[in-house]
Amino acid sequence: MPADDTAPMPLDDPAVIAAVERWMPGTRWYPLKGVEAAVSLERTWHLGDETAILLLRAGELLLQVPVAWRSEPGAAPIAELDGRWLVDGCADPAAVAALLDVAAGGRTVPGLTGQASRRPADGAVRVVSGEQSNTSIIGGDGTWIAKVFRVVAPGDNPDVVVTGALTRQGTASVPHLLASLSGSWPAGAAEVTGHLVAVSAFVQGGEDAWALFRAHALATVRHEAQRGDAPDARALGTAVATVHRELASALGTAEAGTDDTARFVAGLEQRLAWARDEAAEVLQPLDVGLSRAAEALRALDGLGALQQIHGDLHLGQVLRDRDGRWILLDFEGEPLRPLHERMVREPRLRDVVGMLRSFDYAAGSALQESPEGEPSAAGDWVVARQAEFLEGYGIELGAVDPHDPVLRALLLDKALYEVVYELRNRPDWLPVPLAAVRALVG
Ligand SMILES: Nc1ncnc2c1ncn2[C@@H]1O[C@H](COP(=O)(O)OP(=O)(O)O)[C@@H](O)[C@H]1O
Ligand SMILES: O=P(O)(O)O[C@H]1O[C@H](CO)[C@@H](O[C@H]2O[C@H](CO)[C@@H](O)[C@H](O)[C@H]2O)[C@H](O)[C@H]1O
Repeated sequence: MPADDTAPMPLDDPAVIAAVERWMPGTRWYPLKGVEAAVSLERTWHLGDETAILLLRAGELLLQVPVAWRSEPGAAPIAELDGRWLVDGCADPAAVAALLDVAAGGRTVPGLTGQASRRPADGAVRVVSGEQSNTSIIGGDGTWIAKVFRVVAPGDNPDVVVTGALTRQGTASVPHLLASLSGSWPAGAAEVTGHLVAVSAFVQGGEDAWALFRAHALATVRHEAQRGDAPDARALGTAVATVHRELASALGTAEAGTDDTARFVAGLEQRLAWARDEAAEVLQPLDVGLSRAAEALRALDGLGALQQIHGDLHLGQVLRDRDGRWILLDFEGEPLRPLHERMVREPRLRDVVGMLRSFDYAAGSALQESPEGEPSAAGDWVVARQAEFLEGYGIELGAVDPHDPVLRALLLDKALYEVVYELRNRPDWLPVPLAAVRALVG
């Protein structure tokens, strides 16, 4: 029988996959920039309305790409094929509505499962533009935000499970989870399941803590007289401690035993080795100091209580709401860490360190923008914000010793992670974490 010329090309046609493969490296979220990775189709979920979610294997990663056929290029075209537009489903209102229908149980798609307290409202959609490893879509006239996880893995995504637990607990400083979507795909002879999308309440009028603190750091290094008081790092410390308390009560705690300490130290050693390997070209000059740091890890002890933490806490994960309260976002953990490692109980200090590093980043990035600025003013600014943060944290959960060896080891661990993250994603930012590594091992 002759082929039907008028039938639209299926969304899992090799020409579609090839177009997506060409488009992905130019997106902010693509995690394999600069790496040669073969791309192949693992599974397609057809949602109807000429919309599908493609699950692509790229190197060792599984990537989620919602796509749709449209007659117009729309806000985010991928390619024009056979006179029609292949578009990024995240920026297409009908494709987003289809995703929400499935999440809320209003549309059944084999291999997809939704969970929702109610169907998030329809309306205009807007993709968040920013420094993101995933893609977030604001919709329902600014009432919800849907996060499409770009790197997908079998198992629970903490952004769904941890945010879900805090939502059930009624935690005030976290946006509540409204819905989620998970998918199943074949893995050898078995089927595995992983989360694809999380929909949360949108914090309207929220101000980004990164922007607030960085603006103040910039004004400080430039000695601007009108800079006013710094944002309230003390209250931020208290908010983080409160969320830690809520996480402990929702998901439990355990006193670290010798096995936990051994696992923790092994994790730090592995990460140190991983970073030295991944960022050899920039870390080699620090070989002696890094080897000394690796030795010192073996003496670590006294982890204290372990619990579920945020896992990737930094200023970009915090908003100040209209009432001036600090709200913590994104409990997904570090995007470069395997998913199964992200729901392991950890010392709370890991999150504390995330924030301490972030104040350093704010000042470092201010100096990058304003190289004529004064480095000592930047240094003083960081010390002051870190001290305020620790003080606020201590009010709620007890004093933190800035010289605690566990804290120092975690600071190095985070800075090394950042070196790899920046090399892969934003090489211009590399000097910021590299200076921290140098200071910590020097
Ligand atoms: N519930 C929310 N309310 C308001 N803005 C949000 C909310 N969740 C995320 N955002 C905005 O979207 C950005 C990215 O979200 P995030 O969950 O951190 O994604 P990623 O893991 O990809 O970095 C945040 O920095 C924030 O500006
Ligand atoms: O927000 P994500 O979960 O995607 O986290 C990743 O990207 C962050 C950058 O957007 C990165 O954070 C690093 O840069 C921040 C400034 O942009 C800085 O405040 C953080 O302290 C620094 O770690 C994060 O490490 C990465 O996992």
